[in-house]
Amino acid sequence: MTATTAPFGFPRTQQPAPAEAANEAVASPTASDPLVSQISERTVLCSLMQDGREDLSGQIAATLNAQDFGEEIHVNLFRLWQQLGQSGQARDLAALVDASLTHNVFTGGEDYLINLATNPTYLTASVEAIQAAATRIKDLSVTRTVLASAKLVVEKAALGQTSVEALTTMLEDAAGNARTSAKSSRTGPEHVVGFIAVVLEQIEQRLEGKEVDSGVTTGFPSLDRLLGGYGMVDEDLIVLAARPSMGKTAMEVNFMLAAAEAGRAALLYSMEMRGTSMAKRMISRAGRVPGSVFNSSEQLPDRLEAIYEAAQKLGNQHIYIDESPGLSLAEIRTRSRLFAAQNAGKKLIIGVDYLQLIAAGAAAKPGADARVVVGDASKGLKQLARELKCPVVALAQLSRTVEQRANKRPMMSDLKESGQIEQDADVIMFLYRDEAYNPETAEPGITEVIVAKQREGATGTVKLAHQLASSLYEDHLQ
Ligand SMILES: Nc1ncnc2c1ncn2[C@@H]1O[C@H](COP(=O)(O)OP(=O)(O)OP(=O)(O)O)[C@@H](O)[C@H]1O
Repeated sequence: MTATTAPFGFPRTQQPAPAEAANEAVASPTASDPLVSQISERTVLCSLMQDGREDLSGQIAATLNAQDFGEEIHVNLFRLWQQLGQSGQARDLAALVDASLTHNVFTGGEDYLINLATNPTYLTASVEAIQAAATRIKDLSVTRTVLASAKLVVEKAALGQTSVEALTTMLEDAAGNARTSAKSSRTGPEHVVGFIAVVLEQIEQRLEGKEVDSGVTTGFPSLDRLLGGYGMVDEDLIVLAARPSMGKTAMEVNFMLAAAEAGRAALLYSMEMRGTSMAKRMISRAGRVPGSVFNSSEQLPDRLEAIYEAAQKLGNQHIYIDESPGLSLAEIRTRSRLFAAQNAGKKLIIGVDYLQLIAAGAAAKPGADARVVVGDASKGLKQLARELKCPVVALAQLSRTVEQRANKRPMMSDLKESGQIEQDADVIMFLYRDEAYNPETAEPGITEVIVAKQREGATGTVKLAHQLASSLYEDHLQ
């Protein structure tokens, strides 16, 4: 099979599109390959083209990647389906036919796609059958990889020139790789044109004035602008660091509520504060009600309407709080994966209050160095953001060194004790309130959000007006 590269598309064959309907055996080199299940691949792809199967498609997207398909047409089709989703477009039959023509991607031709989408055998497959088909595709994909790795080891061993140590390492790596890829949609090397196609698609969407769904607002237009216009970007680890009582938790609440308001499912790990305290902060923010009201029988009657209204609004949104203290990184990852599966088809945001507490959980183990564990935590959260394709906003405490300077605005070097955070985070923001140090400040009621690192953008400072008693921040007209 000779492969060429289509403009802005995918490697494709020069073969004509198969004339047969999708329920016939398509004449292809893989038709008789025991490590490729045509039926499973078609069953899954057919289900992805149907309306109302968003939950199922979310599950499939979380476990399969394009390279898991054994048939080249299906590799291209699945990749196109993913890319339409990433650029926020519909991905039904018409959209797939249209996109494969526009981008000159070989997906078997219009007839093949129509037959695939409307074939009764695949169309009537139960949810269980589709899930079983996805599992079969994954199993066969991993088996092919294991086979290829084993062949390589056999070839090397047969030459008698590779050390036993190197051979056993290769075997161990292959086994580890098989174990991890069996459980997730982690991809192997993919041709750059696939990624370029997504970028170009997003550019086209933007030029057409459509929102690109790869980030979510912080709730503050000025901060969104500084963050490149996207707000909190999917797959980014955003670290929000400050000295105690500066407003980190309050800001996290603002970010979570803005994302939930924008339709995301928000999960906040509140390891420091109980769930009820966090819920009060959220009601405070949503209803502009000072926290002190909750404990005042005199003030409550006047504010009841606002509290109930806020409670109802929040209750209708997808906001979840995990109040377990001292979670380990592994627990956070497992719980987050489960949350993603339960909210399949929805975009997510994950908040962690706060980073050093993950370390504390794990550091309690004998022999664990706190700095190393904080580093592991930030690395692990970055991987989680990538895996779940959502922003992860982690709070971090800054040490006292900040206060030994005349200018107490935090700087990157204040994260030095946890140098790994500096490396892993895509965005690092510091909070600073001048009033916390200078009672005579010229800017009372103002919080500076200092963006000290942005992997794909500029650094700078945005000033927000705050009412901390209500966990409320608002854009400040400067
Ligand atoms: N009900 C309230 N009334 C008045 N002020 C409040 C109320 N709740 C919180 N604050 C103030 O808001 C500020 C920010 O608190 P927040 O918990 O968000 O800070 P933080 O940076 O997360 O602190 P820490 O690191 O100690 O958890 C604090 O100065 C706190 O005193």
